[in-house]
Amino acid sequence: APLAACSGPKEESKLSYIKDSVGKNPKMNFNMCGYAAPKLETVRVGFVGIGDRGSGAVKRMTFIEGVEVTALCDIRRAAVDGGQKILSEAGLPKAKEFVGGDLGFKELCESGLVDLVYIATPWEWHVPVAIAAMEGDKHAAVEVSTAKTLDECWQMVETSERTRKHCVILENCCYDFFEMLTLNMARQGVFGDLVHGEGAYIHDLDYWQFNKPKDNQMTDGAYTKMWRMHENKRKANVYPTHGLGPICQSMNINRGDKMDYLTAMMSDDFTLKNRIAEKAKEDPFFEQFVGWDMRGNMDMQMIRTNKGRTIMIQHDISSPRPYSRIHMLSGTKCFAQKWPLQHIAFGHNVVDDVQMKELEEKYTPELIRKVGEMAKQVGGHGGMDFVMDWRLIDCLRNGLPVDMDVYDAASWSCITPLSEWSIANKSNSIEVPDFTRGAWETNAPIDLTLTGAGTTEVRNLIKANSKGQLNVH
Ligand SMILES: NC(=O)c1ccc[n+]([C@@H]2O[C@H](COP(=O)([O-])OP(=O)(O)OC[C@H]3O[C@@H](n4cnc5c(N)ncnc54)[C@H](O)[C@@H]3O)[C@@H](O)[C@H]2O)c1
Repeated sequence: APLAACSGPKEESKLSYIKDSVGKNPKMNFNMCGYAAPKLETVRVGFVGIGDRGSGAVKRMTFIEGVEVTALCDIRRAAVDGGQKILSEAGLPKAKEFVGGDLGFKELCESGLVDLVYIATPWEWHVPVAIAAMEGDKHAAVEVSTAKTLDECWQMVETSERTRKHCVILENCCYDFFEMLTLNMARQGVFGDLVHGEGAYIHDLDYWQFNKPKDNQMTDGAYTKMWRMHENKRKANVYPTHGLGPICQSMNINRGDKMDYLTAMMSDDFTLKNRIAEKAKEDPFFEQFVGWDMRGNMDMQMIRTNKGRTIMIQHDISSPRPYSRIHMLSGTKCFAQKWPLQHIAFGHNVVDDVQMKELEEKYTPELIRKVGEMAKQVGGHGGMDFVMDWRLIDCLRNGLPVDMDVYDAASWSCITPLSEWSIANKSNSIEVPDFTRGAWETNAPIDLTLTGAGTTEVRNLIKANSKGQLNVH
């Protein structure tokens, strides 16, 4: 009787196919962690998906030396036209166009025109395009969250190892300024042993989710074909990587430690169904979503690592509250947290502004010293998007291992199916697959805080004005 009164799922072992596939690890073909692909003097980039996010990426790439945007692909003509406009405004040549149905990307991936396929489609197309890119002998860089299922995670890993092509997860939040500072502090031992980390994606997306898409515009702040509303049906953390990525990097996950198992929980939906009903009264377009069984507002995961650390992740895109990715790191010597109020503390002592400046002077990584100011000028979430793109291109041009490899893409993304299973099974725990198949114990930590200064310049589109400040022209 007490159990019957619970409002959560009543059947155990729902979605058993997820649990069943956790232990099925294909044999490792080649370890892509730390793998340096042959240098590319010029990186020819092809974009697939040029909506809101993809168009920003095209623009950012026009500022980076050694990049040629050679191909643009989207299912919508307006998106490709918009991409061409960005190139012509930057004084760059037109790219070859691939405008067709959903599978138009195949031709791009088979062409000899590009070295890197940059993927910013809705989630369902991420892995199909990434696989086609690697099979076509090209590196893939994939927006977040990269994969939707465990099968997709393993497909990425298997294909990257076999083809020796990078499959990079474009987790821009790893390159934000405070995240980079704390990563370097973690590398230099300032935190002592890291014990616990917290991350989140808490972002009220009401404006974007209920914005009706207009197919004839490159981007209008709406999700093409309302794709994100469709993803809202899934009772899982569908967007785990913004919070998780920076914590994993600080904890050397896949490079010295590994996520061992997780448990997840989700609230009911208290807002989405009501908002849909409200919108449907204003506009019949929204009637198609009335009565849908939506994901709950808040979901969270608790993850334990093999080295005994803990991580907590939260995800809420439908509650009226301020933005937060938390980004909290708690160690035996130091504590840092970015949201709601950014601070660093040693024991009970929260550092003051002067001490904070000293920490920044000492621990700001070379990468940020080199491109941080320019990144702020170019923009993209305050600059972090540009730091990420610049670093990716610099690694490819100099034959350096990438910071966020296929094992990161798989292990950060797999939180979606794992949380889905745990939520459906009263928060029972589930193992996190070892995508590195044991190599995590010996893989070296990424060295981006050391060698991140790189050699790639930012195009002369950015010039210093008379006051020495940088201007974007
Ligand atoms: N890292 C970040 O901060 C961040 C921010 C926003 C979005 N994103 C991610 O970027 C991706 C795109 O999101 P968005 O907001 O730009 O959505 P969007 O709807 O604005 O853009 C998606 C684009 O992909 C195109 N598309 C759809 N199917 C395609 C296919 N089969 N082949 C080629 N093109 C196709 C659409 O026509 C559209 O132009 C998502 O993965 C999202 O999670 C990341």
